[in-house]
Parts: sequence; structure tokens; C-alpha cells
Amino acid sequence: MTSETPLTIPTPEQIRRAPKVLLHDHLDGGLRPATIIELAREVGYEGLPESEDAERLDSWFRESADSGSLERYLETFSHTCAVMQTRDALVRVAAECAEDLAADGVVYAEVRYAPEQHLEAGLTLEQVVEAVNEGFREGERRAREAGRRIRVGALLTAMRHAARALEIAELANRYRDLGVVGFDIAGAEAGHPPTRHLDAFEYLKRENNHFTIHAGEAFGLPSIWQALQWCGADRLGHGVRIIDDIQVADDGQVKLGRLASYVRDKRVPLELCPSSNLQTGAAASYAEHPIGLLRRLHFRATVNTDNRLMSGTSMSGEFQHLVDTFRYTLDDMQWFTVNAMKSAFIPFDERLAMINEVVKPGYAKLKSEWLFHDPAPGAAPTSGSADSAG
Ligand SMILES: O=c1[nH]cnc2c1ncn2[C@@H]1O[C@H](CO)[C@@H](O)[C@H]1O
Ligand SMILES: [Zn+2]
Repeated sequence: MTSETPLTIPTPEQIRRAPKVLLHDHLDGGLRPATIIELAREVGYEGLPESEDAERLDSWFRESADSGSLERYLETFSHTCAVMQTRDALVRVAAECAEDLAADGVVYAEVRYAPEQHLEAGLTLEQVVEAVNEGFREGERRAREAGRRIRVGALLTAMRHAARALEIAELANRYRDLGVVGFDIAGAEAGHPPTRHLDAFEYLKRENNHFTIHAGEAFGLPSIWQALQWCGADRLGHGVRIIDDIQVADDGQVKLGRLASYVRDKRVPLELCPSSNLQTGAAASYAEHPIGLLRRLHFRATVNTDNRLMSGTSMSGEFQHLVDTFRYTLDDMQWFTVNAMKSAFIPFDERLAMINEVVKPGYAKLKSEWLFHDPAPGAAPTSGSADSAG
């Protein structure tokens, strides 16, 4: 019997330690439930559906978001935004976000939020951005003290049903190189085409700035087509419905339509968020989630959390589901992670250094661990026993 390099199906602990890159995470979708309760008390917000028990509040968010509709999913954000109206609250939430991501093994994250949703207590747009930036820096510092490394950049989101996109785009441009790395639009997709905000996208293009657009989540190909060909998005937030332009015949032959070909040929990054899609009804199960096919077809697919609170997830959680469903290996995880890092909005030299100095060495270390494993006498092999056809 010859011994072969095992195909390393990562253990939960390895998934957590693996360096991960996150491009699509909402600040107001990732609060710690206990923090929501404390902040609600501090600011006198009485609208929480559960104001005593953090665990029950946590379940409430997950269950309410698990509605099968994007519109109902989005209603849960009124509670998180309600407690994110003061400078101190924003600093705290942002710091805890960076801390939580670092503890989960995320080394680089772009976290988005809509400044226009944090003005109810009188903050200006600038004060909102500065508070969140301060929080991210504080969280990075706490992570460093705990022996972890993370870099967090902000994406400023404009709400697609509102009419402030140009103003928010200008804000993103003003805080460029000061913690803000790009722009986004979010909110209910049906009935709110991205072309309504063309002035904002054209402005950002003239400024050589970057943006992503939530598209192809609740609404299909026309939304993706507009986001790319009318608005010029650098990345697609979700983009999962690109699957509607891919035909798989019974014999396994795959045919890409024009739009799907464009997305793959131009290496358009897809910010896929599997658990979120299950909740809003964009996919029926992990096994049926298009990420499996998109990965096989070598689209520029990335793995993301979207809203850690509403989906009860984390980057490790998302990867765990994919590992369980598709038997992904550490090589697959590395592929998704390198894809994400290539697609980040920070400068090319920094992305390259992150890939070569942080991501690849991290995976190389994990992939070599089996060599030094000291199995208990007589113990059966655990991980790494997948056959090579997987
Ligand atoms: O998956 C999503 N699709 C569309 N909009 C979203 C999604 N998740 C969150 N938001 C919206 O983005 C705002 C800023 O962070 C949130 O308040 C929420 O309304
Ligand atoms: Zn989102």
C-alpha cells in the first residue's frame, strides 16, 4: 500500500484558523445580540421584540429573516439601525465587528453600511463615517492585542429606494484613502433598478473610484445586466441569479448565455452569500445553491456572510456548510479566498502582498499539518480520507 497525500477536507477548527477574506458583510446586519440589548437600554429604544434575553433576540432575528422574501428580511434592520444612531454606538458596533471577524480568522474585510440610515439622532453623514472608521481602527487594535491580524475597509451604501446615491457617492470619494474603499447600493431590488442611480455611478467612474451593486439576488438577469452594462459595477453583490443564463443539459454539457459568458470572461467577482440566499428564497438548499456549479465553471466566485446576525452565520459557518455539502478541500477554500482578495478594492500591490504573504502561507501551513500529526495508536483516520474523485 502506498501512502498518498490526503485530500485535506478541513476540520471545523482548521476552517476557523484558515485565513479568510470577506467582501460582502453589512455592519447593521452583524451586531452582537447582547450589544443590541445594551444599546437599546442606553438610548431608550423600546421597539425591540425581545429586550431581556440575548439568546432569544438572536433567534428572533434568524427566524424573522428566514422569511423567503427579501422585503421581509430587510424589515429586521429597523431594529439594528435604531440602536446605531449615536457616535458611541457606531464606534462600538464597528469595533466589535472587526473584533468578531478577526476572531473568526478573517484577515481582510470590506464592511458596508448606509450612512443615510444613521442620521436620526442628529449626526451628520461625515460624523457617521468618522465614527465607524474609528470603530474599525479600534477593533483592528484589539485584534492585534489578541494576537490576530485583520484589515477592515468600509463600503458606503446608498439605499436604492431613496434618492441620495450621488451624495453618498461623493461622501465615499471624500473619505477615500481615509478608511472608505468603495460604494454600493442595497435595499429591495424589485421595482428599484440600479439605473435610477446612474448619476452616482458615472460620478464615481469619473473619479476612478470603485463600486459594487446588489444585483441578481431577488431579481434576475435584467438587474445583473443593468448593474454591469449600464452602471459599470466592478463587482456584483450576490449575482447568484446569473445561473438563469446557464444551461446544463442532461448529458452534463454546459452552455453559457451572452451575459453569463461576459461575467465569466471578464472575471466579474460574484459576492455569493449562500445562507442569506436560503433565507430570502434565492436558493432552496446548500446543495442546490449555484455556488457549486459556478465554482466548477471557474466564475470569479467568492464566499460571504451578508448578515451574520440575521443568518446566524460567520465566514467559518459559510465555509462549513460548503465543506459539508460539496466536500470542499483546503485548496477550494484557498481558491475562494484568493478570488476574494483579487477582487478587493484596495490597491493592487496590497492585494498581491495579502495573497502572497498572508493567504497562501496560511493555507500552506494548514495543508502541511497532516505531516506532523501524531495519531493515537489504533485510531481511525479522520479528516483527509476523501477519495480523489471528490
Ligand atoms: O442581501 C441584501 N440585499 C439587499 N439589501 C440588503 C441586504 N442585506 C442588507 N441589506 C440592506 O443594506 C442596508 C445597509 O447595510 C441594510 O440596512 C439593509 O436594508
Ligand atoms: Zn447584502
